[in-house]
Amino acid sequence: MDIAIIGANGSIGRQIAIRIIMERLLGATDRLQLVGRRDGRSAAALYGFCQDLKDAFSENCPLLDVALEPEDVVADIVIMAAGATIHSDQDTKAAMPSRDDLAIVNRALAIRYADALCRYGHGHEIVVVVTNPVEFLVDIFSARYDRKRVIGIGAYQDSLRFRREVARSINVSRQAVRAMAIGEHGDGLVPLWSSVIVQGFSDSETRRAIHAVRGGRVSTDYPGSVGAARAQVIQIVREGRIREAFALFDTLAPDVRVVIGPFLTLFSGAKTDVATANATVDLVCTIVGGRDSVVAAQVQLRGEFEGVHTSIGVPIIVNTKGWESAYPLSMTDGERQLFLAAAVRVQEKIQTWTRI
Ligand SMILES: NC(=O)c1ccc[n+]([C@@H]2O[C@H](COP(=O)([O-])OP(=O)(O)OC[C@H]3O[C@@H](n4cnc5c(N)ncnc54)[C@H](O)[C@@H]3O)[C@@H](O)[C@H]2O)c1
Repeated sequence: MDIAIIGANGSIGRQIAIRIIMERLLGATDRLQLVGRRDGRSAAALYGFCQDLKDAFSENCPLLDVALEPEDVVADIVIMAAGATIHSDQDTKAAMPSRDDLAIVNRALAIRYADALCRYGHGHEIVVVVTNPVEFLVDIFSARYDRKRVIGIGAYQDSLRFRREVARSINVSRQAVRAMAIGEHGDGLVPLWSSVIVQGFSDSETRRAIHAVRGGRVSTDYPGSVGAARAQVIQIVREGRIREAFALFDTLAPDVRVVIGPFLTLFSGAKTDVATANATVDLVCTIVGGRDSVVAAQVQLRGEFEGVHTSIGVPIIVNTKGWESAYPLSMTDGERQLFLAAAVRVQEKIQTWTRI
């Protein structure tokens, strides 16, 4: 198996390369292709990165290769992690640019790689999309390539965060919690409390534990709770009190922390590259694992889940051929309402960005 990382010199691309090698996902005769751009800094730096990886992991290193044109990408798994990203403005403490603004910048780049993949690829590649806005990039690749082989990691990562935050609130390990977060990777996130299963807990114990951390809040309260928490956190960060902001963060409800956590990390001056790379490599391991697995991830739907026709995070069954079908997970009425509202908003955004 060969893997290509587009944007391999970026924060996330580098972390993904390191994790792939450390996980021994590739054998000595498999190839890890590091893809950069000829007119950028990566044109030179990727050769140095190869050398550094060989120095660090010589015994476990797959074959390393540098590609600087979209036409030269050759792999079984293509990880799209290139493009503009969000950072926090240290003066105004605003997220710059917004996830939505990224669409305009990252669109042209995604089209170039998607077109080259269609033209020069072998047709069996699986594309794992990391670049934001992940729904839009999934849509761009799916419009040009086999959509059943295009999977975005946003909902996968949100689900890992949701599991961790639920586990933290009820004092068990993340491995003991199964749960999904679907919808938009951003403000249209839909945490599926109805999907929470805690290993070793009976149904009634799980219900009691959820009630204890959720209080009387219902799904339709969720967007309001996130908005209020974000305003509070931003205010404290603007006053330069980052430690207090993290202390407040710890008191928020677990599902609210899923959305506020990455923003707070950015405001602190750090990035979310380690967790994102971890989620990406985890998803790749699941895809290549050879078994049908149910995960939450962004795909382009044509009515397969709740009759929705757009690219959005949903439960899907993945295997070595990509995503076979949507998984028919049952939701509460409130969760369904949130999901359908998010789908309408995402569809409108994608239509607008496509026309620009
Ligand atoms: N899906 C998620 O959960 C998630 C989480 C965090 C970040 N992201 C997204 O991942 C992307 C990368 O983030 P980052 O922090 O690594 O950014 P970064 O700025 O550190 O790296 C981006 C890389 O893309 C490269 N690049 C730009 N244009 C290119 C081209 N035409 N060909 C090849 N490479 C090119 C740049 O040279 C740079 O190395 C962003 O879009 C970001 O929003 C996604």
